[in-house]
Amino acid sequence: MLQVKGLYGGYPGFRVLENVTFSAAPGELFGILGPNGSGKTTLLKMISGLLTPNKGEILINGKPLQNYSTKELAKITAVLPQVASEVFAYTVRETVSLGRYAHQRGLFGRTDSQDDLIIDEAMALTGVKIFQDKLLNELSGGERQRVFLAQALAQEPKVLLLDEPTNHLDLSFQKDLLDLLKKWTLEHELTVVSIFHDLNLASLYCDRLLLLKDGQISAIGKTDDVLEEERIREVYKTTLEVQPHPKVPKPQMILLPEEEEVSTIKIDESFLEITDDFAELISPFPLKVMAASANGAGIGWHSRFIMYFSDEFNEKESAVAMPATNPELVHFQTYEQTFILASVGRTQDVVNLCIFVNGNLSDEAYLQGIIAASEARALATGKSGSGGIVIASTQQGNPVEGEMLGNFIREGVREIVGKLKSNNDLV
Ligand SMILES: Nc1ncnc2c1ncn2[C@@H]1O[C@H](COP(=O)(O)OP(=O)(O)OP(=O)(O)O)[C@@H](O)[C@H]1O
Repeated sequence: MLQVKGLYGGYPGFRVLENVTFSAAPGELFGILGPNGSGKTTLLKMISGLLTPNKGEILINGKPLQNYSTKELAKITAVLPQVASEVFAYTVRETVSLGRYAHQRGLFGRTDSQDDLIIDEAMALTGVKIFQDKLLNELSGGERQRVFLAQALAQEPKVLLLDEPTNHLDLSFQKDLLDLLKKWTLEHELTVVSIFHDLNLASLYCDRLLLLKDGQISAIGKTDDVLEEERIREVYKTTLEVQPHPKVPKPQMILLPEEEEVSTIKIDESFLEITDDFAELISPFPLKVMAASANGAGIGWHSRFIMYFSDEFNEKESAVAMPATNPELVHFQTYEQTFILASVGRTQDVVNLCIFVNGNLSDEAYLQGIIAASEARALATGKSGSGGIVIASTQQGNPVEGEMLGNFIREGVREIVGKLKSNNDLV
């Protein structure tokens, strides 16, 4: 168990940390976040004993840090610095073996067979065993980072301190290293305190987070509570959105680039072409789409929307597409903020709807739009009805409220299905 209580301190004449308190338990991966210069490395240096606080306490297993001898401390804590600056002419195996140093007895400590087993396990887990005889200065930055992690793990510490462990690593090694760390942390009841710059990785892998701002705690707790949109915007002074991860219940930060100039183009019939084979709308820019029962169903960005009359038509795969009957049974209408394209499907009780919105929709508005379209279609056709429903929005300009969108859609769908019905008595 690591406890940090009321920590103050920094460098001569320059105070960095102010009243930092937290604890991290065995088996826990605890993340430290904060903008550049917020004091993350300073905090890690104090926990590893490199820097003495002006005030406050650091305890490992209930014992104050200063009461440990250097060798005792080297046995129970391991540090993986941000960039290993000195790269001596050691082999990979020799470097990892240094992790066992604090465990060796006698004047000329040598590794025994137990040490060798641990060294082999640490090298195998971090994927560095294949180049164990290579010299460290012959490795890439990412490979070296994994060697130093192997060294830290071989040390079998109780507390592992990491400064940006995924620095230099490519995407797959970032994931492999953190998966491995998570597993090792639980299996070996290790306490891991790690600095992260990548908030999304921290969200995926950490049990709890500490967010520093100007040397003080801005937030501490579960990932969901710390990675709150307004707080992250304020602390990092940037524009972003917090969205749920698509597969696991963890928040993810989506950076928003500076907005390009809002387009004044409105999606309407001028982008629509109707031939004997298809009715196709090509938008001059990608639209955000939520679609059901169509090629390209789900959520995504698309520019081409097709209702095709013949299965021979083979361009449909690269677009949001739905099968329809013939050009006579296609209708469209421009409304204030929407453009609705509708067709009778292959069986004549089916009506397809493509609803284009010139505005900015929230997720909720998309759902309300789909519900409104489905209800209005069922009412207008008198059947519970099926067929595709597509809502495609420019995501530019003013937000369109879900309820208002629902009303537009209900009115439009009623009118258009009415027209289709008058042309086709089977609907
Ligand atoms: N050796 C030093 N002497 C004096 N001031 C220092 C020293 N090291 C860091 N600082 C200052 O202390 C503050 C905190 O630095 P620290 O390295 O802890 O930040 P950090 O959150 O780790 O930043 P980064 O994300 O950029 O790594 C900064 O203002 C920095 O300029």
